[in-house]
Amino acid sequence: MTTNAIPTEMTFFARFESDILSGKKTITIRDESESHYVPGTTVDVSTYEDGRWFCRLEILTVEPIAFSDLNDFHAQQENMTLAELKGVIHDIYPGIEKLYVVNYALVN
Ligand SMILES: CC(=O)Nc1ccn([C@@H]2O[C@H](CO)[C@@H](O)[C@H]2O)c(=O)n1
Repeated sequence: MTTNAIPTEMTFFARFESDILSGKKTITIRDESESHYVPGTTVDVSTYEDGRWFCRLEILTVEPIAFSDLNDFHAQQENMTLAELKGVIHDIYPGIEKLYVVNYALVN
């Protein structure tokens, strides 16, 4: 039997840092490999490009979502239009239908 550790770190593309820190972006959408965050735990957040730490986030919920079920409410929580959000996700996770919405809150 193997056990999987609870993740304690998360990365974001640096271009999203300001929206996260200002509270405009309150979810992220990830694939199965990044779906193992645990509600109630806190993660250290750094930029994907250079690993620079910029905040801590508390994981609030992790819920499955199909790409085809993404809607304007998800886009609003990403501070994007739905077309922009679908484009971003298509670029990061091409062809992946089974995704997860991770809702988080900034930890001060
Ligand atoms: C390795 C790594 O950092 N991966 C990711 C994956 C996703 N995202 C962002 O989450 C939202 C939905 O996918 C969009 O805002 C994405 O751009 C991100 O910033 N970084």
